[in-house]
Amino acid sequence: MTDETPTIFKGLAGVPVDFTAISKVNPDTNSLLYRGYPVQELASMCSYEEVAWLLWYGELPTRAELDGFMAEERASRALAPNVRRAIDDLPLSTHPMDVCRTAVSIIGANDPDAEDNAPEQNLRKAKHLFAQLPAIVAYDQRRRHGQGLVEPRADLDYSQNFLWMTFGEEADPAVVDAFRVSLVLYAEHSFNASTFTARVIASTLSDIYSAVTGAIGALKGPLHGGANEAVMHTFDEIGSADKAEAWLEEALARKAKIMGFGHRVYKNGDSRVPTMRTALEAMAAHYERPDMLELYEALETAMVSRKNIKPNLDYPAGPTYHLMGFDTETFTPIFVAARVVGWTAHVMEQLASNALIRPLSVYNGVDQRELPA
Ligand SMILES: CC(=O)SCCNC(=O)CCNC(=O)[C@H](O)C(C)(C)COP(=O)(O)OP(=O)(O)OC[C@H]1O[C@@H](n2cnc3c(N)ncnc32)[C@H](O)[C@@H]1OP(=O)(O)O
Ligand SMILES: O=C([O-])CC(=O)C(=O)O
Repeated sequence: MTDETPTIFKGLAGVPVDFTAISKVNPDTNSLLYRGYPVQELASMCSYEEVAWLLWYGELPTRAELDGFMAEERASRALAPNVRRAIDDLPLSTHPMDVCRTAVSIIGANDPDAEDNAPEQNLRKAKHLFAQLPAIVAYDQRRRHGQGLVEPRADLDYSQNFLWMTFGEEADPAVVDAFRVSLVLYAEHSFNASTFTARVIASTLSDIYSAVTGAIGALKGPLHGGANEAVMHTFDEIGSADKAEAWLEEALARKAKIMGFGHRVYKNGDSRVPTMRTALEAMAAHYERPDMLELYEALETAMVSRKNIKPNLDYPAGPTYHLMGFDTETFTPIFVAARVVGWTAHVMEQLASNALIRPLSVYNGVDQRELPA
């Protein structure tokens, strides 16, 4: 290494790469704003449909705009026959994130205007993906249980219908509310790895379906969205609260990363965790599962006292989805259904002021040399 070697910011940690007006993640105040509104207030007062509109358009919808959007969303929920066939053709062992990725690809292939990046076209596509993802996620969980597709119901809102299509029965209002809160909290988080992936793809002037497909791939990993699924595997492995401390000691001794803890930006706790934890508490009470909350608290207490590393949103979200009856493998696809709003908003923001994203690398391989004769 010479003095001229540029500083490398591994993982782009701490490097601002562009402006965004969509959300503000503030680790100093442990806060998160969507278009200026605190996420906790949106989670307590708004439907997921309203939050989606806010993230795309920058303002909350008027009553007439919301009514129009809800009617459009309800009319676009059913899967096209070739999307359904493609899901049916996938092995039952296919990871549900791969099912989502494949289904989004086919939805893109069905769109004759897939390559048209005009803002009104991309808004239309964003709304279509928003309406379609619950059917994909719900149907995939059902087919893994040997159950048939449940048709969407236009008299139910987005969150009610998602649960209806998954379980084939109307969910209790308390469950619908906890689910809606999780979607609002998961909808957007600035330049996280999957959103950045979507922006990189958009920056080449590729299409929005390709950007979302790539983002799904990035979200799948356990260091990002895949952590909500991994948290549940951890809970299954530990079994009960009294075993949490010993389990953690052993896991840390083998230098394992404890899933659902830590964050690249928040170092003093994730702004969304208190709200999601309240939703988990409500579900633990609703399903009479205090043991789940006890295990949650025991592992958190042990991790904070041992490493001073706090939980991220995936930590309370995983057990909440488990209590609702979702398969563990379905947790990250639910994150897809929520985050598709943030991804598509970022694709549109990227295109509105585009520059090809292409950083530099510093070569550290062998010097130029002659080919062997
Ligand atoms: C919605 C989301 O995507 S939120 C993130 C979901 N991901 C997870 O929950 C996976 C578990 N967490 C992690 O792997 C990390 O905390 C990340 C990837 C989220 C953030 O990582 P980074 O900002 O790169 O922090 P980094 O990995 O450098 O950690 C700093 C130190 O804390 C430790 N650390 C951070 N998170 C954890 C964890 N979950 N378990 C154990 N140790 C941890 C690291 O080992 C490292 O220690 P060292 O300095 O002794 O080597
Ligand atoms: O911001 C991040 O790096 C990860 C995260 O919490 C999210 O995407 O919600």
